Amino acid sequence: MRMLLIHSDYLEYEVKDKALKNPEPISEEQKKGRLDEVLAVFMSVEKADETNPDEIVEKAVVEIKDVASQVKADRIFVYPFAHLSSELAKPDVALKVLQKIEERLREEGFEVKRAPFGYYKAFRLSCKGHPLAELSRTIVPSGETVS
Ligand SMILES: NCC(=O)N[C@H]1[C@@H](O)[C@H](n2cnc3c(N)ncnc32)O[C@@H]1CO
Repeated sequence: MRMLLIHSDYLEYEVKDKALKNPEPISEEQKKGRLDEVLAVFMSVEKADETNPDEIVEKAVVEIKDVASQVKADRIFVYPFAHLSSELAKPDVALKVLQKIEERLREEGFEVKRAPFGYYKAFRLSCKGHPLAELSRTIVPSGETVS
């Protein structure tokens, strides 16, 4: 999994069009979303993650919690983003991983939103620009190597 973490004044999105034949079903309310004072986490779930999705979920939550505590963010925006890797996991696996990460972060006490999966979306982001405001992380299942 590849993650780009941006500590932001806000992130807002608007669904524009389907990017998959069968995108995640969403309500009218989910077509737009915004969080202020948020750690935006853009995530590409990768092929290698399919060998142990549960482990990837836990490793991602550890990394996100670590960065959130460093930048003192208690809101997280989980954002599916297929542009951080050339070896993407299948959509059905990727969606489950991102849904589980959302659920686990809520269990950890964060306010969490997740942008809809399988759509082209317009988004606006205001990066705070401090030294820890732009970070990336790569996570692999045990026994795999980072390519
Ligand atoms: N910017 C817009 C966009 O990325 N749209 C992506 C994601 O929402 C989602 N998606 C599909 N596969 C994956 C994956 N492996 N990891 C993350 N998201 C995925 O499906 C869309 C088309 O690839």
